[in-house]
Amino acid sequence: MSTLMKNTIVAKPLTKADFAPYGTVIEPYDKDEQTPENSYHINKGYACRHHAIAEAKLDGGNVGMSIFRAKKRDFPIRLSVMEYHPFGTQAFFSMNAQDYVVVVAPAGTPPQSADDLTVFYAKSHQGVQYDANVWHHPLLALGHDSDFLVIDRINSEGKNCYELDIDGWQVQIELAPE
Ligand SMILES: NC(=O)N[C@@H](O)C(=O)O
Ligand code: NI
Repeated sequence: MSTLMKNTIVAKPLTKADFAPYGTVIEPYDKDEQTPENSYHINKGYACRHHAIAEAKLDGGNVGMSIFRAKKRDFPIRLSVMEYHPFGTQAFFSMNAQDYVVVVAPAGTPPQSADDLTVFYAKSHQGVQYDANVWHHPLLALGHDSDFLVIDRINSEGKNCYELDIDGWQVQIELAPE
């Protein structure tokens, strides 16, 4: 029986609709989302291209691909910082079939308390892309130390990462019971 601290947020399943205010969930189009323009066979039928699920958006600079060799987070996961990137989107994909946790708050006014945060449980097959300026916690990898492909703005002028220390909020994450 987990005793929920006063500042405990339970992670909810990551869905495209619930994540839409913060960015894009990158997973294949659902059957009812598919159109001839966005899902079509290529490579002599050996692949189906789910086209342009998300678009990396930048204000100057280039799109870069990096790998985060992430250390797993131990429970209870304690949130420490929220940040945003004004000059571009940032996308994450698990490279080792590892689930992870996404913590977000709307772009703009800095979050003031745990009540302003939304926590999602991301399955390993789901990528996420944060829109520019969306507040998010740095990567929270679960299970094992693992690699994540990160697509974001590089070779760029200007400070592209603003942080807000929330360690003092003593917020911890619980995963919804199975
Ligand atoms: N700082 C950095 O490269 N990573 C963060 O932006 C993050 O969202 O993990
Ligand atoms: Ni970031």
